[in-house]
Amino acid sequence: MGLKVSNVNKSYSNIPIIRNLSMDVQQGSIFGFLGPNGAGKTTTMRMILDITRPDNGTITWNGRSVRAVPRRYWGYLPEERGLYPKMTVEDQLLFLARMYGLPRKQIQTELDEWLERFQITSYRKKVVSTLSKGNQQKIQFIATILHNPDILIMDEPFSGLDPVNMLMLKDAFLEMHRRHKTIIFSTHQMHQVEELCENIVIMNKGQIVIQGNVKDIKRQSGRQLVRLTVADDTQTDWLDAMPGISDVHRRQDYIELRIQTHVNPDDILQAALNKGGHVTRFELVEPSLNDIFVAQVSDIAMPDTPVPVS
Ligand SMILES: Nc1ncnc2c1ncn2[C@@H]1O[C@H](COP(=O)(O)OP(=O)(O)OP(=O)(O)O)[C@@H](O)[C@H]1O
Repeated sequence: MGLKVSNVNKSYSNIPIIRNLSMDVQQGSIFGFLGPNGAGKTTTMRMILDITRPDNGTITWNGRSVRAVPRRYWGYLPEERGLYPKMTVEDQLLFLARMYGLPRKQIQTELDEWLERFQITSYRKKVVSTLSKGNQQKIQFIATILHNPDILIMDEPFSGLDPVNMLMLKDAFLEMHRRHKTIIFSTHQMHQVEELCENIVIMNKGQIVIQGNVKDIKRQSGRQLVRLTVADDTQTDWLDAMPGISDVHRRQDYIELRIQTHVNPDDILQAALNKGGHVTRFELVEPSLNDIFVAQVSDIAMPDTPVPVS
């Protein structure tokens, strides 16, 4: 159950923008949608929301075409923010939520809670254009969720937020997750994805280059690093010649090296001990999502086979 995108293509003026895109998003999950500028994230989101129609392929929510899913099920935070600058915060939010036919009293209670949570209660009678960019973004987030939608689609919700507001928004994501909402969001902030998402898609030039579970993707990336610290008098020249090892860097406190997937890290530790060295640290470090993203989208060859699209 959840969102299913199957074999979707989209062209503008005969230029393919989205090519044979298929992905599944489990209901109730937080799903990260990544890709460089122009990869096709916004276009895909707009097709999921049925704002733009695919040329072919299908998109369903719990088995039903998204075209048939009532608007109140969706909450959309668009990349180009869509608030009315001359309206007050309260009037704006009540107006937007009431378009879904919700009773004013119910909205008001929920609204009070969110304004409090985001520490912007004192701005409720203020005109939106007088608020800072970060506070406007928080208002936009509230506008996205106030009608209690099941699926939240958010285009770069973290952009332009300071670290404190980012934390607030992250907490809000987790609150929506506790309420069993499905959250799909695009971002260029990899650390947010690592902290929030179980599953991701990375797109490049309209195609998916990686998709799956974040932990599996990291494990299978073939970019495992080893950090090794040995006593000062220990020989380490042999590391540079060892097969399956690359990028040996001697840092201040440790030596960092990259091992290919077929190399057993135990063999490196054993080799270090065999050289009569005194090993004080031996650590396997997974690549960050940022490393994987950069390697994939900048067409840098990975040391081993890239993660296949599953
Ligand atoms: N209505 C349109 N007409 C023509 N081309 C379009 C249209 N909408 C999007 N595109 C093109 O489709 C490509 C993908 O754009 P899209 O906005 O989906 O990328 P994105 O991944 O969201 O990028 P960003 O991270 O910069 O927001 C771009 O080359 C863009 O110029």
